[in-house]
Amino acid sequence: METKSTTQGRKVIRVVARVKPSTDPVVQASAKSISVHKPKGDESETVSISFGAQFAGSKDSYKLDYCFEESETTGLILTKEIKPLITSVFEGKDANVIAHGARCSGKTHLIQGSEREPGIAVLTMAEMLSMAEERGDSISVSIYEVSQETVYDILGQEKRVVPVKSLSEFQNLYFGLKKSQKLTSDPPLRSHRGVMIHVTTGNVNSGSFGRMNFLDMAGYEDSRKQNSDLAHLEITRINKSIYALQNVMYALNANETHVPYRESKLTRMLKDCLQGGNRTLLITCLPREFSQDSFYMLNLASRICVGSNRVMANAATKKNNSIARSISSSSAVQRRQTPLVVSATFNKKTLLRGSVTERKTKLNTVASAIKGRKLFGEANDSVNCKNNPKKMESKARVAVKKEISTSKVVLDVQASSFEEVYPCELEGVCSSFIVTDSQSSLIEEENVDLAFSSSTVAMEPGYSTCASFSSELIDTTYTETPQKHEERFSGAIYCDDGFTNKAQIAERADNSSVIEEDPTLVNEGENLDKENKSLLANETASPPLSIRLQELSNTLKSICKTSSQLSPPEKYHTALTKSKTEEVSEYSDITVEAAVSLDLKTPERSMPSNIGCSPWKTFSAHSSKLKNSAVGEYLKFLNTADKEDLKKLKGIGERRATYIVELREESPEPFKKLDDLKDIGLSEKQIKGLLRKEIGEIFH
Ligand SMILES: Nc1ncnc2c1ncn2[C@@H]1O[C@H](COP(=O)(O)OP(=O)(O)OP(=O)(O)O)[C@@H](O)[C@H]1O
Repeated sequence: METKSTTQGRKVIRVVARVKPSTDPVVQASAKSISVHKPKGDESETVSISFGAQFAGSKDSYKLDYCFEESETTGLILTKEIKPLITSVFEGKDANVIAHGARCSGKTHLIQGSEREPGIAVLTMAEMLSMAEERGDSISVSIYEVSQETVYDILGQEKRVVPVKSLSEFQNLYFGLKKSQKLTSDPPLRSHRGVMIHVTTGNVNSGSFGRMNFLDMAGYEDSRKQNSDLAHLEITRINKSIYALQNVMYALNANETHVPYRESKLTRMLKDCLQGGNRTLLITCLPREFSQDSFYMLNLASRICVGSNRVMANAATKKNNSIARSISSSSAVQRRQTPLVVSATFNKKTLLRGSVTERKTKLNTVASAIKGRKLFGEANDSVNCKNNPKKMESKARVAVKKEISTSKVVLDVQASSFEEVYPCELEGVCSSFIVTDSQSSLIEEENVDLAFSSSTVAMEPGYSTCASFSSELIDTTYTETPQKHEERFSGAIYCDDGFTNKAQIAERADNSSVIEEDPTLVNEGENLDKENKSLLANETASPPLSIRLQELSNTLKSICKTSSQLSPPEKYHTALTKSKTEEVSEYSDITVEAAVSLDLKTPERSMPSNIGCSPWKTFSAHSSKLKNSAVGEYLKFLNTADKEDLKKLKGIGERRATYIVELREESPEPFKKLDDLKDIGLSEKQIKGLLRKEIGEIFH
């Protein structure tokens, strides 16, 4: 079966390199010059790129789908790589050609070129114009720029998509920008520049058909460089958006269930073009005189490329094993999705040791979107796996022991590449567990080993871990230290924040339009953190409650009163009802404790039909109904209250209230279940805490 990361046998993201020639003949012969190995010449399915010099964390060589060397012309790139994309655009699909690389690596030269030496966007336009003419279709163009998390429509608000009838018309628009686009009111910041060619069936007004998007990304530069001419903040923001797009491409190629489009304005804006099987050509521009910055870009490109190989390799495994599971089980994102339950019976390879009590310890493996996706981190996992499986095992064990003190489960995890079984032991007693967010933050702090342990723990019943482990082992030689990894990704690690894609057009001094602007975006992770912290720390604060919740409290109080006069009948004193009894006492302490701690699933709102046969059952049914109602009311409040009222809720500050209101503009009822609160940056634990406080407050 075809995987999501391929369309008609072709990869969704194809990753190639383009070598920029050196003007200095000495450099070409120097140790830092790169060399390309094409096992089957131009027909090679993959090529290896290596360089004489060693860089921090470098391997001997990096695999890409292809590499265009200096001798290969831009025309060849058009024929070999872009023409198939043009065909798909005329079939109604979108396609992307993205050039990334270090600063001055030749991205603009490749995409835009010069009037004398046109780049691939211009050559493609010529091709598309002639195809459109033959078919009676129309071509129009829009040009955008993303600078410091702000999207500008360069052609202006009036004419964002401009019809183009001839190549010279296009060139006038495209190259004319150089003179007009520099914005007098803004500092000359670096930006990502994109040209979107729209194909329209019939005349221009009949709607866009397919789009070809050329993106010339701002150059990557290590933010720790001392001698940079750019401000640190500017570099960090640029790098953050570069990582964000790379993360998206990685997730698409690795066929992950969650693609982090929300990590930056750029990725949010390009979501439509990138998703749904639309094809992308990622071109890594490499100057022949190699640098550390180029190495990072090549490394990431290679990981995106290898990511898709992993998926395909896994697809074969899946076929053999008839396990229809995605490789992304190992991804942090998937780990965070649902509380995954490991039961004692799910798999022969999974054993349960120790006594199992009626009480199920619930721990939750949620890893936040902020820190969940770590390209380097995965590489580090691999290093640990291959180099020292035993060490990996023990680290996994120690890590989990540290965090989970109340459960004892032994998982036998089979790593097919090792052909060994590595048990991961957790202390305590439980028949199932779900690891919560608090654990996941510890996991993140502990870096890769702990992240690995969580992925081990978070297996779903029936999962074969062979696939995820072996997949991680393909790339094994990455040696960047965890600390470095953190530094490097400090810009990339980012909150999946619930921002909307709503375009806000604002005028700019030079008549270009600001499509989206949020200068505070770079701080939003911090702001959310602040909100999170105040939510966790501000135990005593008591913002006003919604009236509806107050009404509910009265009903709940009256029921509690009644229940205190009842004692559960003798026949219920079984192991099972013992825990129920515990729950009753919990209810009478902080009545809502149980209501919100049992399960994060929004409970069914219907009343059990067979209530009334005993006071105990009646009480349980009423409690459950109240719990449902309280949760329902809370969600209703989130779906309807205005921003000021929303801010009165605990844990909802200015920023989250804004997100909520924005989400409601996208969908009238965005909060249908408690899990939906994750869209505003809340973790599972925070959601529980939030409800517990809000509803518990009514008893004060
Ligand atoms: N294939 C090539 N052949 C000859 N010269 C090239 C080639 N690629 C780039 N150059 C030259 O190298 C210089 C830098 O190229 P370019 O401006 O395209 O880099 P860039 O990666 O877009 O830079 P930035 O990171 O600043 O956006 C330019 O002077 C350009 O003419």
